Amino acid sequence: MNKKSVKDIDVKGKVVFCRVDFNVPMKDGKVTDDTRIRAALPTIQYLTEQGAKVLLASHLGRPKGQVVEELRLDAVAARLQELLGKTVVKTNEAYGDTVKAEIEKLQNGDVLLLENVRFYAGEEKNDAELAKAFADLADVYVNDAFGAAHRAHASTAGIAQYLPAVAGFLMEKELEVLGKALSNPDRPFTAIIGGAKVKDKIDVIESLLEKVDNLIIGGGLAYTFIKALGHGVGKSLLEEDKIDLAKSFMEKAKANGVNFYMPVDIVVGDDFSNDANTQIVSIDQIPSDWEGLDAGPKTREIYADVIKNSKLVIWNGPMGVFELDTFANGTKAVAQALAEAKDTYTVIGGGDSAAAVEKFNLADKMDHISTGGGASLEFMEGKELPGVTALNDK
Ligand SMILES: Nc1ncnc2c1ncn2[C@@H]1O[C@H](COP(=O)(O)OP(=O)(O)O)[C@@H](O)[C@H]1O
Ligand SMILES: O=C(OP(=O)(O)O)[C@H](O)COP(=O)(O)O
Repeated sequence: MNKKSVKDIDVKGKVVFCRVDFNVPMKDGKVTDDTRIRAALPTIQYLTEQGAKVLLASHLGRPKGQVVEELRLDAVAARLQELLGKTVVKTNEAYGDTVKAEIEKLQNGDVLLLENVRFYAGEEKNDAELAKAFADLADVYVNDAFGAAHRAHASTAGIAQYLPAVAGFLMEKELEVLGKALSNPDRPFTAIIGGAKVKDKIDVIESLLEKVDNLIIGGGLAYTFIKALGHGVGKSLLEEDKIDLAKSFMEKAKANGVNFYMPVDIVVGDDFSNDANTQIVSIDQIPSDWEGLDAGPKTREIYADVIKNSKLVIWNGPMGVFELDTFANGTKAVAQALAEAKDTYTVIGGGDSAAAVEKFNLADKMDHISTGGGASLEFMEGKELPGVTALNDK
């Protein structure tokens, strides 16, 4: 990597503003998967051992510039404190005089977690005033938030203009592993794209169609493609204005000689809950008042077979609503196939895909679990990551 890292600077006694991605899954006010917190520990521990005063900053969810009580970072601070085995001070703001007063009290090696940076409208606008206000708290900026590196926000990019700016260990490792896998991919190379962030992911498919041998579409994304084939999708997730694009992707796959896979059958539910009534239907038989929530058994078999015969697989986005056991089988089948594929290098991207692999106790069977979904996809697209570009060159 041509960017400076924490190892290249002296942080002893300095206040370090360290951007992390603690955008973790939560339920009933508790962190349900702490993968992203654990992934940031090497950098945090290194900084504390070096005698820095560590300010951690993160977003949680998409509060759109307003305070949303459920998106405060207190539960994250509590989990981090358990993992670090030391006190984590938590402030209710992310900059300003109250925060400065708390920083004054820190000793070398102490850790403080700032409030959700997306409570401020300036964060996502990469507002210079907010970036300066963050920079005003610290002497050095460390970006370890690979998962948010594709966002040009005040705490991921803007702040780097005002402070010495370096990468953390997680950022470095992610860029190294993903870069290596993609520079000269082993073939057959398969990409599996699912999840719910249709708008974010659909464009990535276009560039993957230039690189991969097999493309598998699943999860909430699939319904825009099912619609593009002319079928009804009932109450399933649908991005109306991407239907034509989905159609063009299927044509492009054919033209490029890419094997294109999408569900042939799905599990539909009459309710978004574990107690829903379910049916397995082919994709042209989705009842109008039901919702597609998982991949069906035939689809699972086809996907597992493609995985088995691949040398490199990147997987981003669950195949269904895996958080509900009733709709977890499609995601589980893909995770199991990846775990069993011994000669296949498996790269998992995305907070929810990583959480799914954890839930099925298969995390240690994967070669690399990226903490970034959108970020790893944009990296694989060859796009510049603003959170990386903003850092100081070596
Ligand atoms: N058919 C579906 N309908 C609605 N939501 C879905 C469907 N399939 C998957 N999801 C949801 O997608 C979410 C993950 O999407 P996304 O954020 O895009 O993935 P990742 O975090 O892995 O990048 C999960 O919460 C899952 O429940
Ligand atoms: O969870 C994240 O993205 P991901 O689900 O694509 O991995 C990152 O924290 C970025 O969040 P955002 O997509 O709200 O900017």
